[in-house]
Amino acid sequence: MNLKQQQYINGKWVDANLGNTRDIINPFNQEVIATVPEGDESDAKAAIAAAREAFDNGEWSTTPATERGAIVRKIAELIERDKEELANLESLDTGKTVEESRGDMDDIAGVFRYYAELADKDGGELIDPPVPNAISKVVHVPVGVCGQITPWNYPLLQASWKLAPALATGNTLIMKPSEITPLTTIKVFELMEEAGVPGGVANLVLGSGSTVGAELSGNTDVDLISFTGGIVTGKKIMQAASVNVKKLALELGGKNPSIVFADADFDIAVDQALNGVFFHAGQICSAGTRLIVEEDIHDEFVNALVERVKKFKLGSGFDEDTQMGPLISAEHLAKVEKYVETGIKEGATLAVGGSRPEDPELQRGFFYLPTIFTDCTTDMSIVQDEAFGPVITVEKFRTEEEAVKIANDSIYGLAGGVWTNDIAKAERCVAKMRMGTVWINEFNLYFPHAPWGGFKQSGIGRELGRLGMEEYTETKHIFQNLKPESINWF
Ligand SMILES: NC(=O)c1ccc[n+]([C@@H]2O[C@H](COP(=O)([O-])OP(=O)(O)OC[C@H]3O[C@@H](n4cnc5c(N)ncnc54)[C@H](O)[C@@H]3O)[C@@H](O)[C@H]2O)c1
Ligand SMILES: C[N+](C)(C)CC=O
Repeated sequence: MNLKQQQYINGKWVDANLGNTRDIINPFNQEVIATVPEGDESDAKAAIAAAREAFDNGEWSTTPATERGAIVRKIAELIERDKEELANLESLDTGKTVEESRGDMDDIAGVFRYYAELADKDGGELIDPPVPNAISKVVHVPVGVCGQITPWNYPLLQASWKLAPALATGNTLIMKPSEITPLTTIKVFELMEEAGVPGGVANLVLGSGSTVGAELSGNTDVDLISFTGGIVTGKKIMQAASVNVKKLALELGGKNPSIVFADADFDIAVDQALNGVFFHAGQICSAGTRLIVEEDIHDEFVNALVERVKKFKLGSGFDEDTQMGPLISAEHLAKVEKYVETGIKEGATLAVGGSRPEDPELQRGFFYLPTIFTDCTTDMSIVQDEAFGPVITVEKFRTEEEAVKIANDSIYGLAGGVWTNDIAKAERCVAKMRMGTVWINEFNLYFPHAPWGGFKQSGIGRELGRLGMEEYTETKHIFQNLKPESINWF
């Protein structure tokens, strides 16, 4: 299988301006699954010009919100129609199990539906002004031309969190997916065309971050940049975006603590701790990679984790019994291997894993064994740095205060969890935990209605929920004097 794909600029499917291409690799066996255009700054500039023209001519931004909502709803329907094809493509491209990709597609359709429903619900607000004979109203208008940059771990899901609210609110956009996982995003642009998104409104440019991504971030015709990815890239984008003081939304990494109290439901906490980290081989921004376990149950808890981990089935995302697929690339595998070496050097105890699997069937894929480190302390770099792989660090605590202190000791603040049957204790912890999402007796659950984003260096702004829509609007106050008179000051 080698799919031929194109970019979508100004309503046309096009190759890269310079004719360059990139092979897309299946991380399970390193086979080439597609060849896509490798755009550069010139492709990005063409797409920005198209989006600028489409915004400035006002046709899309002045289309009644109900009509825009109907188009966004149609996109949801088309995703549901083509769910199986999209799920297969996502699994080929990322290595995740098809079951997981099917779940992603349901979530993605749900996001388009959610923003379709919200599209025409904002009629503005009338203010009672402190002066007579006047009308004062507040309206929300589209920001303009939006640059959108997404990562490889949840390619289409992260794209949907940006595309749906941007379209619903009347913006025009240029999307740049991760250069290594563009396939489902390309397919969704076909569906957006089929749903009736006008040419020039939504543009797709393929290529690397240092060329296409940098152009989107630094180009003064782009009014907003919405980025999901790593912290180092996020800082570069923030700097580049300052050129014209773009509106900025950053969804960055996490090093997410999960506090397990001795009074938690033991079996559920073990099960969810495993799911919180090893789902998608730990390549999740909100993975619960920092387990903080109460001393009384620590040893028993770790033993239970280790026994379960030994039975994990690694394999192709297309095999029904596979529980964990490969990592995304050779480069990422090397990064995870280095991280584990660091953990050993820092004195953490390797309880299980810590190497590539020996199974001959897995040698062509970028597999890494699920790994658990114990005897970890907060000052270790493996406890502070994002591994973005199947690795848990376990720390011990004695008191509630100590648990919260350990949980907050991070530059990140994306998500965290508390496991206990004492609800008052859970609430006390949650009140002090500095993260954008905190789960009680749950981990890694998200849905379109609730905002998602980070405290501290996990990001700026929010996606999903009403706040995720507001990111794509500017607030305008309109004041009308119904009885103008001279002031006679000068
Ligand atoms: N907070 C969230 O919701 C969330 C969700 C998913 C992933 N993430 C984070 O994403 C990271 C993993 O994804 P990744 O490895 O693809 O991240 P990355 O930062 O390497 O790349 C993300 C995107 O940025 C582009 N890019 C790279 N350099 C750029 C530059 N100089 N200018 C503009 N764009 C540039 C890439 O091409 C890619 O499209 C992890 O840190 C993870 O935590 C966060
Ligand atoms: C935001 N989420 C959890 C869908 C993917 C993070 O990598």
